[in-house]
Amino acid sequence: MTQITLRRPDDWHLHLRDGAMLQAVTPESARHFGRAIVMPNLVPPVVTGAQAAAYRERIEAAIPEGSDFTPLMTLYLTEETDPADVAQAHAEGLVTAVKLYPAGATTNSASGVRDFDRVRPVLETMAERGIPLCVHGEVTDPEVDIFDREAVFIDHVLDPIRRATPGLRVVMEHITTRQGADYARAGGPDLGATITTHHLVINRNDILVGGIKPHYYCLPVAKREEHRRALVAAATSGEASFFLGTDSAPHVDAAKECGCGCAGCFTATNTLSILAEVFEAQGALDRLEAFASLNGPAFYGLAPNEATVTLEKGAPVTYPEKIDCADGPVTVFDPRMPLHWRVL
Ligand SMILES: NC(=O)N[C@@H](CC(=O)O)C(=O)O
Ligand SMILES: [Zn+2]
Ligand SMILES: [Zn+2]
Repeated sequence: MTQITLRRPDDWHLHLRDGAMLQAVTPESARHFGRAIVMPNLVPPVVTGAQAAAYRERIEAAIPEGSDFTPLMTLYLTEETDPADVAQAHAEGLVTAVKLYPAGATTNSASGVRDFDRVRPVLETMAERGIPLCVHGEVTDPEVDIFDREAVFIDHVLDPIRRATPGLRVVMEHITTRQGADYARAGGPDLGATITTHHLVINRNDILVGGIKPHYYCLPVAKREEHRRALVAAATSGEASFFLGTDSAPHVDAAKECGCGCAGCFTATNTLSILAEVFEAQGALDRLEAFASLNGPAFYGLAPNEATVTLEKGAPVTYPEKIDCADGPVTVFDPRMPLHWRVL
């Protein structure tokens, strides 16, 4: 096979940031993707419907002329979030989902949730109205090893929340473990999981062997090779539980290549070529469309995109090593393998 055509993919977990970074990275996603769930972890975070409306306007102004890329907005859940504001923002079509960050778990999560009982009324409203909760699934307990934080979160936080809130629709964002994939698979139609591009490619050795590689550091941190393989099996299975959320998370190089580097891999630019390579290696190119273009809309109750994209196999694809941002360069994720599938 030298060409494949799929429904235009969507990105169900994306960081577009704000200001100069928003201007720099929005065209990178708009080039290939139809829609994206835009993460609300700005400083300050996007907490209210009014803030989401203002942020959407700033994103729309950064979308290149002629592109029909559509940002789908999220609200950042805090212990002060008003259930009525969430319900109204969703009813107006302004907000697609609500994002739960355990306080301190990741980039810009300081305003996240400490006491999960305090967000119970919001979660109940969301369950009644079918508003999905997107979850960064890691505990922050300093006693828990960073490589175990996802698995512990599933048992100690996520499963109890789901049992206490029947009907709550949950997306486990950026799963990184076999336990995450198994739990998502067993969760039925109210549970989904996004898988990033980079977690299909790197394991923890890629971060640490032969010198520390800040551009492979993201959260949840990449795990052992057996977990990467479990993620590849899940993504390439075609199962409805799994869909693409790149978690493309740009930081300027100065913020990554330093004594306390930020977490996040920037993959918007070359994601589709990488995914085609990964799926082809599994003999699963025919299931790329399910993962990138069909399963996500089905979970969110949306139609797949009408438009298509075609990828063609040939000489290795070139892409920039860095993209320019007025705040400084941003390194594009290096999959450390030649990519042969070019998006036409
Ligand atoms: N994934 C990351 O490593 N970083 C994300 C935050 C997140 O998605 O947890 C970011 O905003 O930079
Ligand atoms: Zn996260
Ligand atoms: Zn993210």
